Amino acid sequence: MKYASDVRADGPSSTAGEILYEAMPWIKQVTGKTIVIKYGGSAMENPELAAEVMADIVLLKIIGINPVLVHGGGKAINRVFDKFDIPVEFVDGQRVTTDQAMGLVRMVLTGEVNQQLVEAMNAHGNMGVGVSGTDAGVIVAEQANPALGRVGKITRINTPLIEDLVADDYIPIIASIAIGEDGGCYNVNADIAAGHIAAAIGAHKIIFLTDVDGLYENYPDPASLIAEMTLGEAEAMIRGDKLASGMIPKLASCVRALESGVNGAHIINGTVPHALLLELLTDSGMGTMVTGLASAQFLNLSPVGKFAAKLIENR
Ligand SMILES: Nc1ncnc2c1ncn2[C@@H]1O[C@H](COP(=O)(O)OP(=O)(O)O)[C@@H](O)[C@H]1O
Ligand SMILES: CC(=O)N[C@@H](CCC(=O)OP(=O)(O)O)C(=O)O
Repeated sequence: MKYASDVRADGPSSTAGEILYEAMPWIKQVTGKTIVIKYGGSAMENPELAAEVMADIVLLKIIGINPVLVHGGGKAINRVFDKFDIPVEFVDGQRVTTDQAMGLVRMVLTGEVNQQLVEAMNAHGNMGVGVSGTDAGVIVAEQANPALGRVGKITRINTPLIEDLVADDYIPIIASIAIGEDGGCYNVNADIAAGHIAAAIGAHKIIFLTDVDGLYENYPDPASLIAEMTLGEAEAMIRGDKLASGMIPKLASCVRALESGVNGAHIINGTVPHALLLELLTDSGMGTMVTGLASAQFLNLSPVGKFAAKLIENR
């Protein structure tokens, strides 16, 4: 026998109860929906934090959301390039990838980063399935530009493998390597891959986990962090000259997904503990939200109006 006064010294926590209660309308909104989560190499640097992110994704699955994870690993690739004295060079956010370097990119993304994420996720029930974008031709690409070497421009996404895994209650963990239209494989930017996959599988939302609090109009001026922007504003920003390397493919990918019918795109700080849960399941939205065609009309509403509009929109 144990006395309550010994084992529950602090008494019941009404705060915990309130937080769970607050989550209910958000859970209702997203349950049964597919959400593409792009996990960037920049937010993955701390293994404990990465393990927590994988646990949070399992929690989302348990409450009825269908997460599809697409990951990068740019920082891990940089480290291996440094080891082999291969220059790290990006053009508009895309890594110049020689034939020789392609083998290293594939090794790091599919052999190292992908399997680390699978192991961390599967500590919580073996739902994670590692997938290279080449498997079952999930990501198909052709050479983007000879000057970039083996960088792929995505031409097609084959959805059956991903859809089957989701239907069987697995969580696909997809590395951003593409099978070539001409054979071989290509290095594709993981942001761009995530946008294409979200569009092809008709995802409800796409969420980019990165290492900054969102998109800044004038990076890194903290006052210029953008909370919400429309598709049109995002397109104008891509055309302008203010965006630097890492954010160009991210914002372009938001635009692609939204134009294909994805409801919302979010760029959030994946180094904040439980960022995904906060974004999806609480009133405290995070980072930058780019709203799609359907949602743009709601941007001028009051917070209560927005909440109501979102509930109607997502019924
Ligand atoms: N306008 C901007 N707003 C936010 N971050 C920016 C901006 N311009 C450049 N960045 C840089 O983009 C980085 C994130 O992109 P990247 O390193 O490619 O991340 P990930 O690995 O998550 O894809 C940030 O660490 C920041 O230094
Ligand atoms: C063509 C291209 O640039 N491919 C990327 C693939 C990995 C990636 O996108 O990683 P992050 O998400 O961490 O940036 C690269 O080689 O870095």
